[in-house]
Amino acid sequence: MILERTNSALFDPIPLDQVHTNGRSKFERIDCGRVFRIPSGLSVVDPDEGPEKRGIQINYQAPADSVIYNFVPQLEILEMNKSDLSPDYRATCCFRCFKPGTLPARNSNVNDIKSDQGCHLKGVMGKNLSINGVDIKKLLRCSGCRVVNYCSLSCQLQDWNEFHSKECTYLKDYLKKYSMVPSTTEVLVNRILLKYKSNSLFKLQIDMLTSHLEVLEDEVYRGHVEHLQVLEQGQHILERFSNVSSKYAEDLTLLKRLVLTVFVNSTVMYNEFLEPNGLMFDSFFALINHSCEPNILVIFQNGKLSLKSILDIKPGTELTTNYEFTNLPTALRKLNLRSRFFFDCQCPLCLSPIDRMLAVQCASCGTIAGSFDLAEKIGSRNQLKMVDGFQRKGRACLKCSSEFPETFDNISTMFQNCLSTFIEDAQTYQVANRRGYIDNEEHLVKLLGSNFKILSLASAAKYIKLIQMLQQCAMIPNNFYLESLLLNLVTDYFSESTDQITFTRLGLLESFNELQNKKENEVIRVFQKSHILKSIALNLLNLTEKLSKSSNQTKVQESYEEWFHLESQAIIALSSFYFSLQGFAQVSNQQFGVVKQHFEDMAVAGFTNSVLLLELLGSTNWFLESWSNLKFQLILQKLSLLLKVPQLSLDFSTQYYNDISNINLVGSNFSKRISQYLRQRNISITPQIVRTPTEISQFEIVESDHPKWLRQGVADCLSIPVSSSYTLLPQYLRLP
Ligand SMILES: C[S@@+](CC[C@H](N)C(=O)[O-])C[C@H]1O[C@@H](n2cnc3c(N)ncnc32)[C@H](O)[C@@H]1O
Repeated sequence: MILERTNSALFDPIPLDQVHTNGRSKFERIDCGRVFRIPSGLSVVDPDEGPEKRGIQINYQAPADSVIYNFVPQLEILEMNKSDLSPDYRATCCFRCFKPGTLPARNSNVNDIKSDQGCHLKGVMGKNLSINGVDIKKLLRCSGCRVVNYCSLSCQLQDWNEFHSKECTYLKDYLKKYSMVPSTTEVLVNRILLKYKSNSLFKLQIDMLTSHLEVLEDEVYRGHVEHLQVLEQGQHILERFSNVSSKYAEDLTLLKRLVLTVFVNSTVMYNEFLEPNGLMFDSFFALINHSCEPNILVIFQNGKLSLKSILDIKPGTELTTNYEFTNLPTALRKLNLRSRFFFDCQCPLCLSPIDRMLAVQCASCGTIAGSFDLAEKIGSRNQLKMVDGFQRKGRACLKCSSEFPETFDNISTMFQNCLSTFIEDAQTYQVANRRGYIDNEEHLVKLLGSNFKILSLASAAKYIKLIQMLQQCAMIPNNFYLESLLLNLVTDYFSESTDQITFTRLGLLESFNELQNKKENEVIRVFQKSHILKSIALNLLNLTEKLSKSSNQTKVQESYEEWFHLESQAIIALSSFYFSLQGFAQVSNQQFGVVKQHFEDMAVAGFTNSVLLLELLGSTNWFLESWSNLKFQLILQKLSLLLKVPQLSLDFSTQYYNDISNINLVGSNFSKRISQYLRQRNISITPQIVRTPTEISQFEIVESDHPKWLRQGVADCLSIPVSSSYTLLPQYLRLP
């Protein structure tokens, strides 16, 4: 990127070859192990080779799932500002001992919060939060800055002695000057500055960490700034420091380095609901390099950080963690790493010829055949514009050379058409039914055959084609990127639709609108929704198939109505479950009531608790395949809320990570745990859950609430005896 005009006063242009750091040549021999207090069993790799090479290695054999190191980071800053991604942690958590929320933080159900003994409970403020006349304990607010809150006097005193006495005026002045509080990054920089000045070992550590300041200054010097965003953000922060107080003027050179050090070396913390809740910095941790296929997982729990092995790690192996979302296509991952961390990732995943996030299955030979060509898509959305050099890949299978039949655009168009047809058909049927047109077989056949749009529904070809196409883009369990693109397109379509009545009936419109209006964490929320779409499509296919078959059968009317009812309810159940899942963490009590009502309505409509549970379990299985077990904890909490049973909890484990990074190893463990849980509480589920050794872990049902003719149909479809089990939604709807 060419720098046309930059206010670079804060970043003096210095050519790289003239740079020296604090009078010491850049990588002077210092005993890194001692300076960074490397724990025993670990050591620094290539300490003298510069930031690209230096890292941490393990010197013993670490089996998978073992804790390598537990520690309290040097600095942790509670998220300062409320945002779409982050609830108001500053107002609701102790600034000193903040722990990741033990309940969904976003507008959590007050009753649940009240029953919780954790810090988060004490952290919840506000007049509205009194239950049955009893006020929830309010936080102690610092009377100086009036910005930060503490759960107890002891926390307040500890924080005062260590930092806050020297930070209080800064926060107060900042608030006065800008009518807002500083960002979490700024508070972290300020605390690093304070510690830097008072602790000589910390100072040495900071001086030795990577900031990429020299690279940035060199870019400015040459007038060709690749890292413009970093430069601008850095300048912005420095300007604010100098505007808030003149006392920072003498520290500006140092601050400049500290700001960049924080950009490169700080880490966003997440609570167990994957909501970012702050920033942490630790010099030892900052030495760990990145890989998109890392061997350790970082877990934040109760203010502590735990490094756990994901795989068996051999002695002498470098430890790697991932800095980025691994669910992005390679090009985007690399771009993000390059722009924020100044390096080209060369991990096996980035070097692989097939981008797993855009991978497709070859319809002929069944292998992962290559990556989708999304070159035309990238660039059409703002956030993707930067990926100019995205390789246009051929549309042929690498193994058998057969061509992929469809472009991504075709799939999305087909998807929209199918959905719109379905909506129209469903509405036509409703109207016909209401007007009593379908009072006998003859009428129904007429309806199916000619007068109405159901004709198109009866022809399954379109849906079958759609499913084939969806299957192609769903070869890799978490084909996140493709699916979210698909979802965006479909969401756009829905928002334009005028067919409100049927949408409302299907409980979809609000949810899609909600999705559009709220710019939620796209990675998490959109991801979930893409699965709903697939499940809807699969349901539609089966409905269509059955309709086309049943139109030739006797007793059509009965089957049709029964089937339609069942399937539309299934669609509602499945979709509303997903929607309510993601909604739970953010909805108000009132909205929660609506969701609950929805479930109750479903039960009344014939979806007994057992079926509902089964739906939940089936859905949970999907979640396990698709997202982390951190989310799964949330699901269990919701399940227990729905069932009014005590809260469930699961231990953290590296299995979470396996799910996140698509390794997909663990579904069955959790199915066992759920069934155990249900058994313990004497909750019976009519369709028995059994597990069979299938490639992808699936739940199967032995007894089904489905009508006999449908069971027969499914058995035919899957070429299995009618008495045998068949797989639960949505897998059973797949064509053989
Ligand atoms: C948090 S630091 C990691 C420790 C760093 N290697 C050091 O010695 O200070 C992040 C920086 O390390 C380098 N880095 C991390 N992972 C890397 C990788 N996989 N390949 C090349 N450089 C990497 C980049 O310069 C990045 O900005």
